[in-house]
Amino acid sequence: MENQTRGRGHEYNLACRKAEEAALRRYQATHWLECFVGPLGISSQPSEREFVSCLRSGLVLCNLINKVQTGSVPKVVENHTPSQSIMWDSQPLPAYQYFENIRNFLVAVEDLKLPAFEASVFERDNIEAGSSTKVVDCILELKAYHEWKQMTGGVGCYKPLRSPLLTPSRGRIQAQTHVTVNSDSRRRLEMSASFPKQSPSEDEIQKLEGIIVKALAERMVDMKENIGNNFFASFRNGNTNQVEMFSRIFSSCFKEQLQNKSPKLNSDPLKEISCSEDNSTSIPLQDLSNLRNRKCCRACIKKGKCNHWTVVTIQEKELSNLKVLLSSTKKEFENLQSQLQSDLKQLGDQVLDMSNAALGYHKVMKENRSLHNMLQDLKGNIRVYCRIRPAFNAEAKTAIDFIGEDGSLVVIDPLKSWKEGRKIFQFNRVFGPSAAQEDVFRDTKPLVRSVMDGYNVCIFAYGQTGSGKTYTMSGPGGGSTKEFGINQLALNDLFVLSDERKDIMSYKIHVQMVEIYNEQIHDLLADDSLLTKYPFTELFVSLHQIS
Ligand SMILES: Nc1ncnc2c1ncn2[C@@H]1O[C@H](COP(=O)(O)OP(=O)(O)OP(=O)(O)O)[C@@H](O)[C@H]1O
Repeated sequence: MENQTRGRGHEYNLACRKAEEAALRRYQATHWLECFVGPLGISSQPSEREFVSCLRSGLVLCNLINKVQTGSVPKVVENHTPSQSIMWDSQPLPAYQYFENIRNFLVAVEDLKLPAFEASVFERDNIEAGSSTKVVDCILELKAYHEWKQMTGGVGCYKPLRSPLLTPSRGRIQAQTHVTVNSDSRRRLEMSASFPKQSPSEDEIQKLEGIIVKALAERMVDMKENIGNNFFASFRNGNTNQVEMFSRIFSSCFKEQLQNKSPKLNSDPLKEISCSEDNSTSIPLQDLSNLRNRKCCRACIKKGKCNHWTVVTIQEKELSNLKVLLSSTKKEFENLQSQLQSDLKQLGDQVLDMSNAALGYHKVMKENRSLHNMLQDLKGNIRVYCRIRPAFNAEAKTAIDFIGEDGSLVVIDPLKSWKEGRKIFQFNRVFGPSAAQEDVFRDTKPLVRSVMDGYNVCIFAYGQTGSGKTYTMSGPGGGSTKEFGINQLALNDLFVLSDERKDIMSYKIHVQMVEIYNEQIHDLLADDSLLTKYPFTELFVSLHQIS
């Protein structure tokens, strides 16, 4: 008996607290509505009935949401009944009116992703204790949304104040099961403010707890789509302990909340990888870095359920090994670089030495050449050589008496006396009948070489017909290389010299061969016979003009 009394007292206190809280929220909503939309025509502390009735037409709500979010309800059905809220009991509105406005309002609320309520709240028969709670919640939620919008300018994502546990899912508004509280309890709730506080009995407390838990559980069962069929059936049959069921529902709700927060948790490929030993070393570094950032993996590591930490440790070890390898390679590279630099420096020094040596060599060569040309000058710029052709058979007696080494030549006229017929000539050198072509060229060779140092040299043969000028200069026609004349030998020598000096000098050698006969000059190397006669250029020009 005593227990029963204590239980009732507890139930009573709980109901009082709830009723007080609900009233306070309702006053808040009323106050904000009057400030924001305009006078509602009700008291500042309205009863539930009064509050619901003034919103029944949906006009206030539609105006409210249009003010919060412009254009949310484009077409508001106007109420032509005066003082509708006050006349609520006496003159019920046509159903279509509140239905249209309320429905549009609820759709707009849904669009804003704010917690909504049941349209049936505004039906006359449903005005009972707790009916306005969700309407009040919705209005206060709109208030919070409006404040958030003003603060942020609507940028970002608004999070509703109400717990998701109490938020009905979209599309389930019409199908929501109503909370059924028996009339006895309801009466107590309504009268809570005026009753003096008594200590309720144990039974009363237990009974009230049972009612509240059952009501909450029913509400949650209706809200949760993911609760197993067996569990649901057993609840309906009354086989399940209510408290146990309550805790199970709560844990289920929390699970769903977690899943909502990280929807990819179940389908995360990392989760599959993490729990497999075989894949322990196959996770790429990039994934591991991502893995560190994932809450699920951190939790996993803490629990020691997966081998992520081992993988991370292995990878870190490998990374440190790679770092060591990199630093040693770097050092090696630096050593090679410095070695290469020293080699290059050495090579540069060698090149410098060589270029200095080459410069010295050229200097010496230049000196040699100048000395050579000086010697040629000293020998004389004009030199006269005499070559004696071998006597033919027809020539019985030779006229040569003596050939001196110093270039003297004694000639005898056999028809005169020895004294009168004797004549002495002086040359630079005299070549006897036995002198070869090479012997004759040996003396002229140094002069020809002076050409390569920029000196002008002229060698010409002079003598009577048949004395051997052509033989000496050009050699016998069709002769061997041994019988080459001075022209060929000189040209050969020039080419050899040009080749020797190709690194320091580039020579261009041109040859022209002309014949002067009967005071006429002929080009012996010209292809065109018309161009052989001197003056070559004039003839060429005239020919060119004719053509
Ligand atoms: N040193 C020599 N040894 C052998 N034969 C020679 C020598 N000099 C000239 N002869 C010969 O004497 C002949 C006449 O020589 P070559 O034609 O050279 O004389 P030339 O002075 O050029 O005559 P020309 O002024 O008429 O042209 C040629 O048959 C030539 O082979």
